[in-house]
Amino acid sequence: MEQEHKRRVRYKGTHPRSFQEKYKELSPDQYRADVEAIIQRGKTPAGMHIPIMVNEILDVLQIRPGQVGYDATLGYGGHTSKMLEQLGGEGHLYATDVDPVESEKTRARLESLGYGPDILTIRRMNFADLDQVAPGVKFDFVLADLGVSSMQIDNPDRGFTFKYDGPLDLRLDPTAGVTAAERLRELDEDELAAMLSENSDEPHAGRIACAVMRSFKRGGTIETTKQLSAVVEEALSFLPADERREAVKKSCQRTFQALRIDVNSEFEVLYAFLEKLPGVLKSGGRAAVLTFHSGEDRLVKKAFKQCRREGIYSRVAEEVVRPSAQECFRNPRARSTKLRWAIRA
Ligand SMILES: C[S@@+](CC[C@H](N)C(=O)[O-])C[C@H]1O[C@@H](n2cnc3c(N)ncnc32)[C@H](O)[C@@H]1O
Repeated sequence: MEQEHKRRVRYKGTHPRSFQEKYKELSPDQYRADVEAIIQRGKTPAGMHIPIMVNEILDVLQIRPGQVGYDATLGYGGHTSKMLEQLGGEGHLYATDVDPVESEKTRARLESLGYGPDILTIRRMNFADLDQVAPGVKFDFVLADLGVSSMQIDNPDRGFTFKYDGPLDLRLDPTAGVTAAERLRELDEDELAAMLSENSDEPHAGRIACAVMRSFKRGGTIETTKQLSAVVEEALSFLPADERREAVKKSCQRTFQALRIDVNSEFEVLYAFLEKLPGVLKSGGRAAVLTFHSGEDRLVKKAFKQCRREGIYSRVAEEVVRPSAQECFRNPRARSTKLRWAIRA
């Protein structure tokens, strides 16, 4: 029987358009030089995450061989592998992530680098349960690099970005909880407006909430990232044309962020993490937290300062530490990062 001729998937050479077409970036081990060239151009290759403020974090944590640590947010394992290097083969590192898809890939990658269960324990857990990660063990150092990884943001199937069309999901763990699309259908107008303003300080929260409800009343659906960004655009149609484009982009960023915070209960889990943190640190143990928006930073700052006043921490960051201009140039995703640290009394 004659074989049906299948055309090859069209691939735009140096400018692949969709995430799936970026097969070189998605196989960095095979295409090392191409991936390096993308990083040099200040971009994050698809399927990868560039760790932020590595040197500043290592300065704070002062990791020594033989110590026991905890990386609350494994992600691509960039910080994890740097911390493992500091351990020099002695001691142990625990790491958690809620994302089943990416953490399995990271486990395999780190194992291929020689970091097996003898030195690294990876658990699929929420960092809100940090007291259950290694019961009975107290840590010399703890790192939390909050938020989402580049792999999660860039994959349109996860629905974290309005730049590409995809399902409006936004769950860090796509096997649990409700999607952002379901959440939008559950909320009434006032609740949605309050959520946008509390989670992201969205200045047009009321108008966006009103436009979402209007769209539902007209029988419209908001199931995809592009459908939601179209509604945000409609809500801001009152703005003068020359201001609109930038304003829509910013409001979309804040709206997606607010929804992500909501569906993943990000403030609640961060609060639980900060409350339990002193209880899992050894005396003299060090903690570092990277945040990416003012809501997160406010919580960390308040918790660290209060524990300092109560004598639970002997020292905390008086001022927030920011990435260098050089790092922000090399990796624009570092721009909004703030680092805070604390040392257990
Ligand atoms: C910014 S990335 C971490 C990147 C990582 N430091 C690296 O160098 O590759 C944040 C990661 O934390 C995970 N995460 C976010 N909230 C979490 C939570 N409450 N518990 C566990 N993991 C969480 C996300 O799934 C994501 O993989």
